Order: sequence, then structure tokens, then C-alpha cells
Amino acid sequence: MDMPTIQHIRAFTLRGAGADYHDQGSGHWIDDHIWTPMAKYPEYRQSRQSFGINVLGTLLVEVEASDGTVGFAVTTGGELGCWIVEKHLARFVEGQKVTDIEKIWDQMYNATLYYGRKGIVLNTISGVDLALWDLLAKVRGEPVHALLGGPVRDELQFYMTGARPDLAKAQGFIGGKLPLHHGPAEGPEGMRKNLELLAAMRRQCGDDFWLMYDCWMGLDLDYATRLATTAYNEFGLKWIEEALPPDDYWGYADLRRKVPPGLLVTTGEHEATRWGFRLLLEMGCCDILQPDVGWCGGLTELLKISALADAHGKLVVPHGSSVYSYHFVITRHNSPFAEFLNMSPGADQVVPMFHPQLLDEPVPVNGRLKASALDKPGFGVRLNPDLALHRPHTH
Ligand SMILES: C[C@H](O)[C@H](O)[C@@H](O)[C@@H](O)C(=O)O
Ligand SMILES: [Mg+2]
Repeated sequence: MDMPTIQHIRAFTLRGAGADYHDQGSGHWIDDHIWTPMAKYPEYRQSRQSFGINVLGTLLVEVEASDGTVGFAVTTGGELGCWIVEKHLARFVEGQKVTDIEKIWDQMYNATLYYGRKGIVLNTISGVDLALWDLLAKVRGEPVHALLGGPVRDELQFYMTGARPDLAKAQGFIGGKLPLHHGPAEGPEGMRKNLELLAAMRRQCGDDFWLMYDCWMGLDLDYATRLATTAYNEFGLKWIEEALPPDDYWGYADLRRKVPPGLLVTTGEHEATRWGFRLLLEMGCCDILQPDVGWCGGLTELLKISALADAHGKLVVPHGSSVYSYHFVITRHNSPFAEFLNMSPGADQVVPMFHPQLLDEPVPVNGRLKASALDKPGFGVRLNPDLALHRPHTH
């Protein structure tokens, strides 16, 4: 079978939720006094949007093959990502066969090494890579998971991230991950509030339901150790997530040695490439790796990260990224469950994570998603045709 070639790559920006899921309206749980590394400044404590968590917006990458097939993907990247695609990466994509995914990835990564390695450049490479997997799978008329070796289980099971673990339990999820609202700058009073919230959720959810705290890089080693120890010993916290800044590999290794055996330390959503995750593994930083497939280098890189973690006996539970992680998780033995980020303002409705950008985006039913729900070509989603696309740059 002669494989078609990639004729065009186009990059667009989109505003308003979607892949840049922090870009929400006011009154949303995801922007309500959640602790961050900026929260030491009182003026940036109430709202993460106040310091710019949503400045990037969504990057939409579209790739069109010579047979007319179009693949696409969305991630966090906005206009910066558009520039990188149109002015730099396009030359490695156009003219290549739709099967040349590995070569394209290597050229995108090495050509941007002098200014990339992580952050917006890897977000952008991830977006291109996911669009290429969508395209190849559509050309072959298969779901992406079939190109990865196929499902290893009949269904996905999810924990839910949001302000209402009590509702997550009622909706059939296996656990609830809370955002942390207070940190070191708010002293003992803040610590007390963190523990009171967890205590209340434990009372409402019972003893067996998983409860986790997501600290979004915002703590120091001493505070994280004290919070984790009391939260585990008194309220059965299952894991403490992203307690420290991503570059503090040494801090994570210390935290993991200091916390009680049985409490899991997790991180990785702001880490990128197999080399970054190798550092997390070899320095003993965490028990579960949580790469975001739209930020770590895409599916091509996530497969490498996953194999490395598997050899170390570690789980890979990708940071919530909708269908882009579901097609991966269903095919990996060391990814036994997935994250579902609740994007309803009150964290009380199960709504598509990347709404309104993806049509046909599957959502968990009773906290689960049958593998068969992913059996459409590509990632199985369509771009909402009513969206206002903006192409800020061309090549
Ligand atoms: C809920 C957290 O503060 C973040 O907003 C969330 O995106 C991420 O850390 C997660 O693990 O879902
Ligand atoms: Mg997180």
C-alpha cells in the first residue's frame, strides 16, 4: 500500500477552555484559591489566572495528507505554538510519508534543542506528534490504540480531579483528587484548613475511597512532609501530587524517603522527554509518573517514557488529557487507571474535558469507559466546526 504524504500542516489558536482547560470563566472550582508557587504573593493567591495560568490558550495542529485525509490535535500552546509550527517545524513534516512519525519527532526535537527541551516547545512538538498519530490511524482506518498494540483490558477506570470527591464517589469513580488550597505562606492556619477539608471528605467518602491532594508545585519539603504525614496517618491520603517545583528532583527524593511507607509520591505533569522522566526514575523521586501526553513530547515520547518506567516497576498514569491519554492507557499494563479532570464549574457534572473543542469526546459512565468507546478511526473525535479558529502565522 503506497502511503500518502503529508502535504500541509497548519497551526491555529483557540481561546476559551478546551485544551487550555485553565482558561475558564469566573466562579470555576479550578480557579478558586488553589495553592501555587506564586501564592507566596498575596495578590496572586486567589486566582491562578491573575498570574497568567491561562495566557497561552489552545494550539490546534492540523495535518493534511495527499489523499485528503486530515488529522488534528489540540494542546496547550496558543500563538507561541503556532509560530514554532509554521516558522520552524513545518519543514520536517511537509513532504514526509504519514508513517514517518519517528523520524519527524527526532528532527523536531533535535532542531529545537538549542531553545527547547521542555515547556512550550515540547508542548508544540507534542501537538504535532498527536496530530500525526491521528492522521496515520485515520489513513489506516483504525483507532490509535490499535497502532499501539491494542487494549490490554476491556475498560478504563478513572479517578476524578475536582472540588467534589464526594460526588466523584457517587458517580462511580475510584477516587477523588482535591486541589490544595493553602500552603506555607498561610502557616498553621492554612495547614489546619487543608487537613479539615480532607477530614470532611474522608467522612463523606468512607475509608476505602481513594483521596489525593494535588499541590501544583507550590510547597517546600518541610511543609509537604508534615502535610503528607498527618494526611496519611489520620485520613488515609493515597498520594501527594506535585508537592515541589519540577526541577527539585533532590527534594522529591527526600520527600519520598521522609513520608510514611504506604503513602505514594507522584509527579511528572510538567516534566518532558524520556530524559526528564529517567531523572525522576533514577533519583527515586516518585511512585507514579504522571506525564501529560500533550506536554511531554506526544505519544511517540510517552511510549518511550512508559517502557522506561515499566522497566523500573513504576506506574504511568498520564495527567488528564482526554482521548489523547485514553488511547494510550488502555494499551499499557503499567497504566491501570486514568485521570478524569472534571471541567464543570461546580465539579458536579461529568462533562467532556476539552469542551467545547472536541465533538464525540467520550466521558466516563459510572467512572468507567469501555475500550469499545474508543473504536473510531484516529483519536475518534472531530473538531467543533463552530469554533473561531485563528491562524496567526503561515509558512
Ligand atoms: C487541579 C490542579 O490544580 C490542576 O489544575 C490540574 O490540572 C492538574 O494538576 C491535575 O493533576 O489534574
Ligand atoms: Mg496534577
